[in-house]
Amino acid sequence: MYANTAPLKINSKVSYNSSALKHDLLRYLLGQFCACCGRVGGKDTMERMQGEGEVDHLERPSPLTDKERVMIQDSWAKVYQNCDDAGVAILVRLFVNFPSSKQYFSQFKHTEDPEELEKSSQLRKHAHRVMNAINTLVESLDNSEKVASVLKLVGKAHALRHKVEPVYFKILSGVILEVLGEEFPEVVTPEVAAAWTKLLATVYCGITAVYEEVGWTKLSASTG
Ligand code: HEM
Repeated sequence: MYANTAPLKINSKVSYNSSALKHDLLRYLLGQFCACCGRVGGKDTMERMQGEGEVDHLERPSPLTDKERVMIQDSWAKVYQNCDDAGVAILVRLFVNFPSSKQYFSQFKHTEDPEELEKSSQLRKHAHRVMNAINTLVESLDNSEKVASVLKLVGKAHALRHKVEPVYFKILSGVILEVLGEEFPEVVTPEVAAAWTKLLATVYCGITAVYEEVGWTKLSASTG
């Protein structure tokens, strides 16, 4: 566990400005051919996926190299020192830029003002949980069983209890890359961002696998 010290003021409204990061993000969000099932992921609109309750596929990236693991752990140490501010900045960006993602949160689903969002205790609590889960993943990069068990817990809770469309996990990954690249430019270099892209894509693949395991398509189609 990394110490949570040295608070940093993070601006959740800064615009996106690194072309290398932008390239990674776009490649990630636009989707890639899925090696496991042969479908093309990411090209469907969010509306279509919501309507049909489908799980959007991405190619599972190659395993992280030792160098990539070290880059992720070193950069995360800096981010996690600013855990709460970074987490809130990421979630405010998600909810401002993708307002439909607020629908799952009873206490701020109708809030538009970023400053109000930033103060929401429900948002801040979720930010803390997201950052803690990422911290566990980063600490467990060499323990695939631990990674799988975290993804299973998160995937099951969001599919079955919170009924969150899986596409929001992909969108959140892009937002994480975006905000970290802006707020920690000296740490999140293009090479480091590329390692994070792989990790976040692996997390998304794990989450969508859990959604399918618990029958997300069937569930959504029958209730939609
Ligand atoms: C890396 C991504 C994420 C992680 C690690 C994460 C983690 C968590 C955890 C640990 C909880 C509390 C435990 C539970 O209820 O089972 C939670 C609750 C929740 N999550 Fe997430 N989450 C993530 C992404 C999302 C996304 C993308 C959404 C929707 C857009 C979302 C919506 C919710 C909601 C609605 C709750 C319940 C909130 C409440 O009761 O106040 N989560 N999340």
